[in-house]
Amino acid sequence: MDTIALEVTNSNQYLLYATLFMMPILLHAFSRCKANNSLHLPPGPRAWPIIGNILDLDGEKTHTCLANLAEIYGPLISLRLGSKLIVVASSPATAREILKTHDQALSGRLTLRISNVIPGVKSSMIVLSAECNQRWRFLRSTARTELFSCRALESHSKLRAEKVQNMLDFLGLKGGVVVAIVDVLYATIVNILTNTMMSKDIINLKDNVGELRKFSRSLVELAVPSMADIFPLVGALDFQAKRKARDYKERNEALWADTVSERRGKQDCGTSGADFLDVLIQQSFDDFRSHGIKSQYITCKNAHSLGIIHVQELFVTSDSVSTTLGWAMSELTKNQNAMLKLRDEITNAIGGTGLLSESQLAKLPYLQACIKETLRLHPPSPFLVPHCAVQSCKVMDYDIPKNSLVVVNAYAIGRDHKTWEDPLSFKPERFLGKNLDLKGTHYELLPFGAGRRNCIGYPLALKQIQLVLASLVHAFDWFLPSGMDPETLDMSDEFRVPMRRASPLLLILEKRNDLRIV
Ligand code: HEM
Repeated sequence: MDTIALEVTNSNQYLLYATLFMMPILLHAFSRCKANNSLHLPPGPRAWPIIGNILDLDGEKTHTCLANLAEIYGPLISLRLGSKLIVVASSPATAREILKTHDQALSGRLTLRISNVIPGVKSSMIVLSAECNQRWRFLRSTARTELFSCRALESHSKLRAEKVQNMLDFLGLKGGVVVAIVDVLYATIVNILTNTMMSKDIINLKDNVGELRKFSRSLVELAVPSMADIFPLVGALDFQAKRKARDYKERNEALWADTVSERRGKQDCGTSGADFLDVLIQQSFDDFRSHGIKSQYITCKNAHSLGIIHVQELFVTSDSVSTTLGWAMSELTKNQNAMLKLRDEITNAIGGTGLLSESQLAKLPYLQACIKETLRLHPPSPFLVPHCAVQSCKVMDYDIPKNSLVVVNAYAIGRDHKTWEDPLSFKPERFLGKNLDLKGTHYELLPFGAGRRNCIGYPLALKQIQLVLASLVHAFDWFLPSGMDPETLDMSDEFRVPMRRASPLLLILEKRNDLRIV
């Protein structure tokens, strides 16, 4: 009897504690619900209390789930996860409203838990900057001037040629064996970027790239909004994420700290060169001093943390470039007619010289069309990078309250049958003779985003993709292992950033031509 009484008392106590614990969350959710009831929100599936629409989304296939919901509710929908309102645009017209008409109001980023674990990350990463503030402008303009302006791209063209030549020489020795081609592409793109930024290779083409890529992906995992960012309770209990963030921070410093301190030393003796890292260190130090944020800087254990975080932010993008190249090679292998047509175009441009230069490539329409078609079907960031409403606004007569998370589903837009004929087929011809570019002025094709938060690395990414793809297609014949029929190549994707093949692309090559990149 006593035991039963005790159990009842205990369970009542638990209930009381649980209710007290949940009360603020329930009240918060209730007050949000009431406030939102008076708003004219975009349509969407009915949300459950507390969990919202979590059951409408399949984590593994969120991109296709949202495309299906757009078919039912229209091109602008709203969903709720916890107390967060999420607005999703899935047509060129709604994307234009978000990225152009309301560009300023919707230009924020969600403040993520990563900012609490890694000090300084918010103020030193362009992509995570919660607002388009002075610091964000400074970082963007430094990177643009030093890395992505026409002058900067031109001054690094020899370096890109050298790295692509190294790749061709390396692959030339691999005739007849099975190659995990995306790994070789990843190492090549990483070395192009680290040479551009800090004049050094950080990986050998022979090395296993798995660890480096895993580490780089761990930053992306921490930097994309997750359930823990949206449900504060999940975030508070997510000890694994906290450990991951700390591991990441330590490994990040270990990767770049020596390079940065060595460079600081050289700068102090006046013997350094003038690459991006030099400029970044110099300008960052001046900038931190002039903005009086030195104290925050010093609280980072490693004196060079902020510079390192910024370097790392740009470095992780190599994954998107090599993944895009992997998709292009998959599509061309599967669609042999396109492969042959592209090869003919490149061969005609080169003539009998055996020399290939970047300047020849921008003028090749079929090459440009193959790249656009690859990015239409396989945008590495299927939802761009989610935006956040820094102020309330109205989109197509619907209310978008301040702090809503705003997502443009570039994946769904690229595959929409209302915009594209036969949308799931790889047909580069659809772009020939059309004035459709990738700069973010055509809202049916948005792999690099648009507006003030668009991708700053776009000009470099495009140059790398053009040069590497043209070289691979011209220099080698490509086959699937075990005599597999190319048409049967599985093109399933995995919903991750970057959105990648579900199974690795394994190819066998045979050398066709000696090619020199100049
Ligand atoms: C195929 C390659 C790439 C793709 C598809 C891509 C795509 C994107 C997208 C979709 C965004 C977000 C746009 C938005 O929020 O509306 C973005 C942002 C960004 N990208 Fe890229 N990117 C690529 C390569 C690069 C490269 C090579 C760099 C630099 C080395 C780079 C640096 C950045 C930065 C710093 C941002 C943040 C911009 C901001 O928040 O203001 N990206 N990129």
